[in-house]
Amino acid sequence: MIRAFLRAVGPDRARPLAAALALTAFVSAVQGVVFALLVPVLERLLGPAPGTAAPWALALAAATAVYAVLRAASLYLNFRVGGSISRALHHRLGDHVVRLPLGWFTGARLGELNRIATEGVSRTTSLPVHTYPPLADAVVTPVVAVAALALFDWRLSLACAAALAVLWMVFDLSSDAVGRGDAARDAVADEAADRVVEYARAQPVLRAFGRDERGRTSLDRALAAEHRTARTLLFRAVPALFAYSFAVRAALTGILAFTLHLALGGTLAAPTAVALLVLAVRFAHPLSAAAEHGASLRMAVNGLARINAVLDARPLPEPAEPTPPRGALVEFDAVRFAYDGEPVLDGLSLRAEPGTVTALVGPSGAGKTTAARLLARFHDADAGQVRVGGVDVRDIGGEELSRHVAVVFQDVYLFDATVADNVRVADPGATLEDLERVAARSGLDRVVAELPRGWDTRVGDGGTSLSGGQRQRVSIARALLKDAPVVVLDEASAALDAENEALLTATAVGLAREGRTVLVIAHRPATVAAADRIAFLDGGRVAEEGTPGELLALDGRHAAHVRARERARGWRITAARP
Ligand SMILES: Nc1ncnc2c1ncn2[C@@H]1O[C@H](COP(=O)(O)OP(=O)(O)OP(=O)(O)O)[C@@H](O)[C@H]1O
Repeated sequence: MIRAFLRAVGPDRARPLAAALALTAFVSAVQGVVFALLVPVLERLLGPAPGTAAPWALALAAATAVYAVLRAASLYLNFRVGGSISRALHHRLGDHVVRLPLGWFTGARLGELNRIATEGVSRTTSLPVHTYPPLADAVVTPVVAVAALALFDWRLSLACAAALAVLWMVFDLSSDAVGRGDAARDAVADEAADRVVEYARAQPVLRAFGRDERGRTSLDRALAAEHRTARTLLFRAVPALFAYSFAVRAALTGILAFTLHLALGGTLAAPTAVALLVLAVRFAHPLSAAAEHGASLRMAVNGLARINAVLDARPLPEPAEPTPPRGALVEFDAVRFAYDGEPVLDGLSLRAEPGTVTALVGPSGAGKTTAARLLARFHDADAGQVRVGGVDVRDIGGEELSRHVAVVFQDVYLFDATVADNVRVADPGATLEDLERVAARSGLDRVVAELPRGWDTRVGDGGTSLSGGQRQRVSIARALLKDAPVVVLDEASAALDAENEALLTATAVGLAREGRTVLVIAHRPATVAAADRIAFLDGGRVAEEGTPGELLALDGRHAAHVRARERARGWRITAARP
């Protein structure tokens, strides 16, 4: 546990944390000495010569004073370390995730990250303050006291050591049962949280299709699973905690009986027996409380494992000496790529020249978006090369690649800030003139003119106060402001109005005429027709390639795909009529 803890907080915080934990254990050991000193003091006080207790009583008073000072220092240190660990864990997680490949950020991972950053971190930071000290008291103090007891009576010391060993085993088993149940509950709680968010997000779809009851099936299933695992955890935890508590009482009864047996047999003086009984009873509480803290410890250990799993996720390797791209030529050379063993790109080869628009078309799931993600290095290809300006994207270096390639994805994310701030993400130093220049080209100027506070209008969480088309214009304006030589536009597959559709096509062509390499993941006939070249992807490779005219004349798969789309559009129009 301690190793996982030190690893999670990182090298900078590991030393103060280790010092705080070591001091806490030392304080518990001093407490063991204090308890052990009770034996000679009581033994002498209750014996025939109470005056001989004075030196032991002095030693006890001194040890108690040392203990009190150290305990206060340790508490202070633990609180300080606990607070700084919370900040350190958030920083470490934040610093680490920004280096992870964008392909790492799936919906499920984001939900898990949210729970780790809140519940996982808070459980972990309470460890040095609330969990570790009572556990050290329950483990270190009895061990030291039992070792010191050997100085007074080795038989009792041995009996207590055996009782502690049995208790340790029961403790381990019981907290292990709680820990396993908690890990299972964590997994289903993640699933349930994801389903709740999905259910809330899907409301427009569910209401439009009148499926509000059936739409809850997956949510109900996830909540039922969470309820079941919570119940299992309860059924496991209660007997486990009860078994441990029973074991503590049984062990103490055994020690009391053994002490009485020795005293009645005449091999242990009565005052010593009384002193030992006081000592044994003194341990009942911390030992019983250990079970509860052991369970919290296991839960915190689960939280630590999840934190360390995120920190162990490897960023894509950066080149030791980055090579800047020489131009804006984009090449895919026999690229293979699989998501979790599921092949998506299977020998994709493609060339997109500067000054041209290349439309990536093909059936859904053909791998068009995946190809764009490899170009922006969300993931690395499993085989083959993706090159920009003749240089493998793996050799360009993250920052340089990001300067060279601008991507406008369908799922545009806007920050809860002003329109101006959202466009300035591409260039924080951009002036208002710069913003107006890119706004004029992306059609954002018309959006800004209609907004109540113009550029200073806040867009809401995730840009919710803007329409899909307006959000896409902000995103295109960002890409223009970035002034990258390679631009990838992922055309929205959802319906766009005619104005937005025409705007996207015009932007793509305009960018290409300025000498940029433009790749469009195209869904609309107008965009495809405006492209200089078309690459028709199917089964993870280019099945047909050529100019729009060439491919239509070929009357092959692309032409069939276009006809099928036209038919589908025709059906939609017919179906929409009353
Ligand atoms: N993050 C992911 N994890 C696992 N599989 C994925 C992931 N993203 C996409 N896929 C799968 O990879 C395949 C190709 O997806 P991709 O989005 O590249 O296709 P596409 O041609 O862009 O499709 P569309 O036109 O529908 O957007 C699909 O089968 C998809 O389910």
